[in-house]
Amino acid sequence: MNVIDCQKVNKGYRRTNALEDITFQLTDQKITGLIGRNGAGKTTLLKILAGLTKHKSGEVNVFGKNPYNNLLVSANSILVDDQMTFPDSLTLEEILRSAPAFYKKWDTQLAVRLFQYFKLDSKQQHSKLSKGSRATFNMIFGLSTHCELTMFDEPTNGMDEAVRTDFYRALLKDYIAHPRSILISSHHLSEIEHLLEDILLIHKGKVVLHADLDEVKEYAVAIQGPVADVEKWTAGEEVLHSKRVDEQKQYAVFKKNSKLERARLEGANIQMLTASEVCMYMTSESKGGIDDVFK
Ligand SMILES: Nc1ncnc2c1ncn2[C@@H]1O[C@H](COP(=O)(O)OP(=O)(O)OP(=O)(O)O)[C@@H](O)[C@H]1O
Repeated sequence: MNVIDCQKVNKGYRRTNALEDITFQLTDQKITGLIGRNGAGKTTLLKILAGLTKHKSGEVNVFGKNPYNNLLVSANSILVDDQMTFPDSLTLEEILRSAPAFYKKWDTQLAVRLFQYFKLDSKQQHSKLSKGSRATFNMIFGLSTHCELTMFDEPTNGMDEAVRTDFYRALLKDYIAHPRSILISSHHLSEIEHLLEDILLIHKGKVVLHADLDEVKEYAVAIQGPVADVEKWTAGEEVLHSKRVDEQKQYAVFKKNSKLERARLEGANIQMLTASEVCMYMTSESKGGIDDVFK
């Protein structure tokens, strides 16, 4: 069953087209990375899926329903982000105690264990937490809901490295014990690659790639060799990135194709890329890099 089904979804703000003809489906029980550069439209998309923002046109279905102001969707999904707020009249302990009333699959044991592990102060108010502690609490809350659709928007923003590592491990362990659909946007794809089954790459409000992790890694390769040879091997190909290594050598990233074997036989130095690198090059605005600014 499709947990999410988006067909030609558009969303604009006064001066920006945040999402343009977004079409994709997510089937159940997968961890999907929502990847994109700053301003790509990740937060806008997550807010639409969570029913917090209305899309302008196209069709959005979550559990077969338009999520906007839909009770079924809000009871079965959660968006964890840095905009989460809780009543100031409640302490963290009281927030966790009141959660089962809203989330039928709430896991009290998990919430308490994570809360104790991260040594949060049970008498503290949510609005008074430091940025990192707030992100940690939000993550504990989001994981413990065990919602069928759990979405995280840059969940590790503000967390220190040790907490980030613990968060990824907790997410994976809890997902294995309680499989569900998890959509996670992150600026640190290299950090979360090991968690992901699927990648949804968006750029300037459009879907550029939706594939499983191995397909993403296989999508492009890097090649290095004498300038003339690299130009020959990549002639007529979709070059995603290219840079001069030194006087004689050129480095190029291009979409994998049948010419690769010939290049290999001719002595090209072929390098596999990580999914994070493929996504970075596919959404790069310039073919070169930051070094070009300093030429
Ligand atoms: N409330 C708003 N009013 C006007 N424009 C907005 C609003 N929210 C987002 N935008 C614009 O929509 C586009 C997409 O923004 P969005 O926050 O969805 O991107 P993002 O991929 O989450 O970015 P980042 O990784 O930097 O958080 C941007 O151009 C942004 O300026």
